[in-house]
Amino acid sequence: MLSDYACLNFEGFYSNPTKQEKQMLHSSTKAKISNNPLMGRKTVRILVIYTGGTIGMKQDKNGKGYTVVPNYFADALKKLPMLYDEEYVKNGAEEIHNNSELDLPYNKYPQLVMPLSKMGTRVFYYLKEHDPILDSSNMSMHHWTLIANDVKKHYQYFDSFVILHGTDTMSYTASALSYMFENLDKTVILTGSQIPIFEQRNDGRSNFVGALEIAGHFIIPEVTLFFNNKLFRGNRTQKASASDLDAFASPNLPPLAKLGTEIEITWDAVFPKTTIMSFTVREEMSENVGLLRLFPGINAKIVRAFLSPPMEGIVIESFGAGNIPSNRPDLVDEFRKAAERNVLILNITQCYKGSVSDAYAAGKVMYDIGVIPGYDMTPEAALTKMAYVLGNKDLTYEDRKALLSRNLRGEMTIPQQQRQYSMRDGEFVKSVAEALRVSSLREMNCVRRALLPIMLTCAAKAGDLETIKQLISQGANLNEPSDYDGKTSLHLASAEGHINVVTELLKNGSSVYVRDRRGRTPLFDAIRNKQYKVVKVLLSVGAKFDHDDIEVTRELCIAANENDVERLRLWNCACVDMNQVDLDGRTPLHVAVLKHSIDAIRFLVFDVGVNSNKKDIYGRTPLESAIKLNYTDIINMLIRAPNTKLPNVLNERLEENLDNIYSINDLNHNKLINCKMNFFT
Ligand SMILES: NC(=O)C[C@H](N)C(=O)O
Repeated sequence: MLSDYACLNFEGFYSNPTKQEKQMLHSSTKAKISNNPLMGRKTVRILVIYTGGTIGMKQDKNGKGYTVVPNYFADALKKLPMLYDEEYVKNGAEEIHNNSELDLPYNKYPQLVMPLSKMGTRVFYYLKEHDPILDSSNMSMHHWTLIANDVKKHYQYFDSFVILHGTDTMSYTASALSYMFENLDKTVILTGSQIPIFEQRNDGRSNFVGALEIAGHFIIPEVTLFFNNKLFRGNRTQKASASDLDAFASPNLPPLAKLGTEIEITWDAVFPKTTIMSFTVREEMSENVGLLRLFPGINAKIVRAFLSPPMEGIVIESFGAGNIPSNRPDLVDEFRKAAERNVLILNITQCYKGSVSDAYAAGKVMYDIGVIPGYDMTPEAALTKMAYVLGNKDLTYEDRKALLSRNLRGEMTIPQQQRQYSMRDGEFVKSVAEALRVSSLREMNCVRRALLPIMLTCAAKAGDLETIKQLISQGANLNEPSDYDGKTSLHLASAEGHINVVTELLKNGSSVYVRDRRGRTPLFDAIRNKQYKVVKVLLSVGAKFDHDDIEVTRELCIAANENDVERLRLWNCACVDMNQVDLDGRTPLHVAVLKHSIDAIRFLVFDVGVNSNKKDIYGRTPLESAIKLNYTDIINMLIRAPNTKLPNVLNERLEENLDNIYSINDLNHNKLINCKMNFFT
């Protein structure tokens, strides 16, 4: 069977699908694919970081209970058909992404491939197993750093990330990672299970498959946690049951997505990226933090001991809406003294649900001494936020307090920030709503959802910054494709070169990874339309191409064909591999030679330094094609290229011209270069 790419024709459809693929593609036309920003992808690459946990555990033979077992998980997964398409791999698909010519960090990880999805996507996942794998109860902050660095190291090579983790401390890790990942713009999902995946009855399979399915089809640029068919914001979760399969809860925020017969994503609830800075990891976390759960009659001496050095920051779990016993001056005094020593204190409620407020005098006393309200944060989110804020040694005490008070990653709801949608939505939406006799907020939201994406793309195309700003303030989902081609507002503004609109969109959460129906990103459209400034901005926020993107290869060959150096230069700036080959094994240099595109050849050979010795599927290098076509100007150019190997036919002609005085092997290098240079002049 040909490779996956060889099966694709230029419209991006399978020209020679297998019977199974035909069936799947047929059903995919019926499947609900709206709101699917990765929908143009035929293949998606996910890194699975396996840290341990019950999901991969086995019963210990000596009766010690479930234990982690290293180095068997990947092979064992290959026996599960919902997680591994053996048939597809047998037919040679495994080579697709294993580009051994390139030294990619994931080449050595086991590669697995899922069956074709309902939406027509092939998910390839690579399993990176931690050494050692752990029961999550044995994890520490150091392990959060290891996971964070794994994502950082592989960020540019993968579309999304799934982290397999024990459930016991999964909410801590998810919360910590949510802060450590700054300017995250890819999907990161933690999952695990209550019963090992290889037991007959288990929850591991549906959790793992569900996480891969979401990560393979949607860009939800947050650290999330997937369990029992629900996708939660990670820093809102708590492990709620030691034995139920519905083990996690998110008491103060409904799930971001639910998996039923359809995948239902609440896009309005997804926390958008709000800067144009590119992804970074802040790995330092302070260990000098603690959680203090108040109880009636708590001893002030014990509190003093708890607050003494090296303690740098604590989270108080107070009563009800944030109350402490205000009739206990000894206790309040301990908190005051600690605050005066610059110990940071966050106040959250010990209630399962709800938020702290200053409604009661018993709570107000806390804020008077400098305690920071943590509103509806979970203990896990509050503690890890404290560790994160204290880990940044460049910050002052005041900076830290300011950071703790802000909603950084959607971890808390600040009362005045609660968004109220009202009938005061934009004039156009309002008049449509009136014409339709909309009478409820629910109906109003339906009208908004139908109209905003279309209005966004129109404004983006026209470069209408003011309208864009208004639509953003009305809660428009920037990553929702609105036209038939699946283009988002960022695609259109990029193609048109509206730099201000592009910047505004990026600042408000537009993803540079969204793909249109053909798999093209905004960067692709910007390069295609030679929008230099936009290309620069998109590159600066981390937009990149896969090394094996067939659409890019085609574009390179088209630019070479058209002798369009300007466009070739832009592709080169975007760090694409200028040696990649089309379906005939031809590099852009081959194409430029065949089309006699002199400027393109000069650029590729002397400015980029491409490999001029690659052979196409007919076994010809660019130089051999030039000789065949008798393009002497090109031959002259190519033989000057520092790395060009002379083909035998040229060596023979060269020898003849040297009057057989020297044999080629005897010539010193300079003489050979001189001869080469003068040969066809
Ligand atoms: N279900 C689980 O994964 C529990 C296990 N003890 C862990 O956290 O690693």
